Amino acid sequence: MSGPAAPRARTLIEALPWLERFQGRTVVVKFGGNAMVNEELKAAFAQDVVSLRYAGLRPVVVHGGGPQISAMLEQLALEVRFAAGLRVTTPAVMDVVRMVLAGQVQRDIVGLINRHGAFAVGMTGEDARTLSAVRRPALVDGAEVDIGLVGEIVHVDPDTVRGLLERGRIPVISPIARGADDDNVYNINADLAAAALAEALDAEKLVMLTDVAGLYADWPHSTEIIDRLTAGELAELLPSMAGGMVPKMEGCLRAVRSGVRMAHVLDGRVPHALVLEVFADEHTGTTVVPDDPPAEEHLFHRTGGGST
Ligand SMILES: Nc1ncnc2c1ncn2[C@@H]1O[C@H](COP(=O)(O)OP(=O)(O)O)[C@@H](O)[C@H]1O
Ligand SMILES: CC(=O)N[C@@H](CCC(=O)OP(=O)(O)O)C(=O)O
Repeated sequence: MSGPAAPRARTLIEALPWLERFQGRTVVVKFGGNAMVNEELKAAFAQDVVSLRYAGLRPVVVHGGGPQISAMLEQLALEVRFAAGLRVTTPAVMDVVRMVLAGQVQRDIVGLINRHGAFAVGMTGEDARTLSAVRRPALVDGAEVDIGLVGEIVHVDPDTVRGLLERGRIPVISPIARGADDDNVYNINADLAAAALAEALDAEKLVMLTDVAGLYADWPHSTEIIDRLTAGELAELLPSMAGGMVPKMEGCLRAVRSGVRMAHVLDGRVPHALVLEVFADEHTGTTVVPDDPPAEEHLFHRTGGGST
């Protein structure tokens, strides 16, 4: 190919195998609070999600908002405390979590997506009992520590989300659950909520957008990224991980072990990281695959494009 339009044509043609492969498939995208660093990035993310929808995929957005919750707690002079990467959630903190996630962060994302058409519908895991959870203590140095209203998802009812997808909508889901056996409302880590939804929706892909370039092999000493690993390799590494990467990689592992074909951790600070991941030959960040990926997956491994 030559001439001034050649690079653009090549980009479009390169996307063809991916467009074919992903038609009608569900992709769960976790948009981390740390990746929402400015308005331009948030707007680019919304454009990407709408592009996936127009290309025939079924995107589902699960959003975080940890830094936004912490900022509001500080404004209200309430304590910001984490144990093993999970927020210590008193009833007063839970009110703020619900207010910030469902009333602020989710509304922002819905608004940005709907600039492009009547697509986004916001909901929390409480709606139609989509997510049900039980109280989850944190494990600190091998001991269980009570961290209040933090939940572990024990049941996902994907019916409402499926209904929205069938009508061409883009669900935008806040990581809040109803108690499975009480009337509490639980705070759920957004990575784990995204993984549970990906599993229940039988998603093709789980994509986590965060504020680092992927999983660093020797964090925080080096910035060398692990570009690809199998579920078994990840399970071996998990006990040595720390901080926000723990729920993220736990979520990726859970997803690929329960039928999701690939999970990715990408740098959400790169504009349009999402479309670049789904439609391009070049993958960035970290990709987790099942131990025994289906045969056709090899066609799309890094060399990509389905033509190799
Ligand atoms: N091995 C690792 N590789 C990359 N980041 C790591 C690693 N271990 C811990 N982290 C931390 O995890 C953070 C990402 O998780 P988190 O702050 O929860 O983001 P998000 O809001 O996107 O969920 C990184 O900014 C980094 O500080
Ligand atoms: C239990 C727990 O820790 N919940 C998280 C929910 C938001 C979240 O996970 O947001 P990020 O993805 O931006 O970190 C919290 O309260 O911060």
